[in-house]
Amino acid sequence: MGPIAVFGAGSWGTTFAKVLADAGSEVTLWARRASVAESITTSRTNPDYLPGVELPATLKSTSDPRVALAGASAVVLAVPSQSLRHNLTAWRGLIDPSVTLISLAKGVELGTLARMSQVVVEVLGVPENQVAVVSGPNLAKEIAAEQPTAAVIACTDHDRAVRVQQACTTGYFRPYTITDVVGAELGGACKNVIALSCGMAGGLGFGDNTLATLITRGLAETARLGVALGADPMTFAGLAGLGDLVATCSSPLSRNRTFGERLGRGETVRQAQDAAHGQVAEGVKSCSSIRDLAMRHGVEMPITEVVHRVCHDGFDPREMAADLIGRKTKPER
Ligand SMILES: NC(=O)c1ccc[n+]([C@@H]2O[C@H](COP(=O)([O-])OP(=O)(O)OC[C@H]3O[C@@H](n4cnc5c(N)ncnc54)[C@H](O)[C@@H]3O)[C@@H](O)[C@H]2O)c1
Ligand SMILES: O=P(O)(O)OC[C@H](O)CO
Repeated sequence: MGPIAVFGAGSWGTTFAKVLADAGSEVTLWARRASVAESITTSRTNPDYLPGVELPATLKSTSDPRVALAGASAVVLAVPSQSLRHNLTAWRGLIDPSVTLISLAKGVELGTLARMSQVVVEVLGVPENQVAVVSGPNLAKEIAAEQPTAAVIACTDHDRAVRVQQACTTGYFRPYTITDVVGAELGGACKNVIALSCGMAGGLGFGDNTLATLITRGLAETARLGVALGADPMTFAGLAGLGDLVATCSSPLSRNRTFGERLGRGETVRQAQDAAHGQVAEGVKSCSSIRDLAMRHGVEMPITEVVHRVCHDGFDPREMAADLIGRKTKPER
């Protein structure tokens, strides 16, 4: 794979750019703010998002999309889900129609209920086999510290997935390939919502049984939605399903879990948002689009429903347990 442009210099965009550069790829990282690009170029740091992490000397950075895209054979999209369409529309005329598009975002678009790869296909007019998705238990700060982890590269074109895999394999980052893009994207989007519920449970003082119950039943409702949308159920037992769910629901590094914890401790959505300092907790918006997607397909997602009500309808997290536990009893499957 030739030069790679990474769009979005937040926690994950910067970290994934480092992974690609460490794997030997030629990488240019586009930052929205010129000061961030300047800092990466001159001091090899991104103090706003990855304080204390030294970035590779080979990593270039710019705030000019044309410079980032010059000669690029692949474009990595690392902006928040709800702004992807807007950003892509602005960059559309600049992106070579033959490049590989690599989506890092974990969300479902509000209103259209589109997955991120569907937004890419729609806005850029490229075939779906040109879009790859990276997902898995990938907390940016741990990977930036070169702690070992695995991920999946999902693309309906297996050979393209292998090329992306080769471009990002390092001594600390081990990507596997799969062809189930639907499953990879839904696993990544839904686990943010389940992590909010786990955070709320933690904030309310509940322990590990509650955590494990939410993780397991969260996986069940995610898989139910996935199967309804054509995903391979086995994807949810893999890195983009269980792997990401466990990491996000358990880690204090997760923005979604932390956000939920604040709500569980009694903070308002506004207070939790202010405390996030502009860092995106995707589940706060995706809980609504995923709930709508589930309703459209007649799929029951009770945890997602409750998270939506807490985040958007003023429902008190203290009522969450009674609401979920008090539902009509039924078989596990
Ligand atoms: N941080 C992680 O550990 C991690 C891991 C895997 C996947 N992800 C996913 O990657 C995506 C990006 O997450 P992140 O952690 O880098 O987020 P972040 O909040 O750290 O950074 C977001 C980046 O996008 C930019 N941005 C924000 N709004 C924008 C807009 N309207 N237009 C253009 N740029 C905008 C910000 O300036 C910033 O550079 C999310 O979908 C997230 O779920 C994150
Ligand atoms: O910090 P979060 O909650 O956005 O989660 C980060 C990653 O998606 C974990 O894989």
